Amino acid sequence: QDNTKGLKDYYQEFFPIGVAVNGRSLAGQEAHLLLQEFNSITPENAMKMEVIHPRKLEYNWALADSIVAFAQKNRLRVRGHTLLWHEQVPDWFFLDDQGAPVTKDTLLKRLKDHITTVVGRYKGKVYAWDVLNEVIDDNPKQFLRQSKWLEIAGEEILAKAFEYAHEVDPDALLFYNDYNSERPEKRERIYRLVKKLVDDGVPIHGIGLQGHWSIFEPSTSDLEQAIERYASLGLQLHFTELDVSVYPWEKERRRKRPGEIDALTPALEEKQIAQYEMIFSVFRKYKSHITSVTFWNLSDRYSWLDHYPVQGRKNYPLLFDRNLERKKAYYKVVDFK
Ligand SMILES: Oc1ccccc1CN[C@@H]1C=C[C@@H](O)[C@H](O)[C@H]1O
Repeated sequence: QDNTKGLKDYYQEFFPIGVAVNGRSLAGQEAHLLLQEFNSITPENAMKMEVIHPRKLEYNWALADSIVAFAQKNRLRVRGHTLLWHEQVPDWFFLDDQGAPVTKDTLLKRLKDHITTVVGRYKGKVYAWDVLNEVIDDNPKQFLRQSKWLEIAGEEILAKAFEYAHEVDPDALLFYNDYNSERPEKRERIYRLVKKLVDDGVPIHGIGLQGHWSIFEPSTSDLEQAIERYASLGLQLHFTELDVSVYPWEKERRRKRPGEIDALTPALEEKQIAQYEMIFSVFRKYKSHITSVTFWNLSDRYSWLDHYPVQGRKNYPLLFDRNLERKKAYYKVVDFK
């Protein structure tokens, strides 16, 4: 057992420090670093609908089971991700045996079966679930994202997802999860949705703020105002998918342009160090509202941002480099009075 203090030890008086995991994370060098630094994990993909329930009558438990078993063995918290999302959901959910769109009742029954089966299997092992992921539209003039879920079943499916999960595991903490949640225009729309769920008595316990940030955003004031606004709903806050991209946010996906520079220059790293220092200073300030902080991926060796939004452009968003060594930003995150 490595006796080096890790992020989880520096932050034990504040909140658990988590990381998104995939098959690679559970053995060898990556597992060693994970166990040294973190005390919470989120399956990056293993519990998404297209992975765990690829066909109507087929569940695929192997990877999710191995991740949960790893957590049990190492006494790590597990955040379940995610029960209703417009991405990484298989088409079969929305089609009847003749290939026509299903009715509202059929879709609600299928969602209930899915949630009951998945949440039921990990009852007592997964303490928190991202029940809804990203249902607020990207267009500031719209409210809810138009998806097949909403098209077929209407808004009530949102509350139902929470009710189905709560019915099968009343002890699980249930979250609404989204990104760009610090941008004032999106903050107010997330607030409006969550406030309605709370006012309607829906079993929701927290808000998941993904934290897919960059060296350009959020500002300190946007981050603090968002935390205060969401906390005013009386819910706990999880930062669920933290990374700090060294490039500005791009909405449209694209391929890397020939000759496009994707190096971590000293100038970019200095900006990233300052941003991580600000972020964790604010997190510590609001520790009474924040009950988990999870990074999305372990190290710069692999980040989902190497493929999104720009396919093939290397990113360097995390606290550990490609050799799994602590970056300068790490020391600014752990070195506080
Ligand atoms: O950054 C974004 C830009 C557009 C849409 C979604 C996102 C964030 N979407 C997240 C990122 C990676 C996935 O693995 C997570 O499940 C998802 O919650």
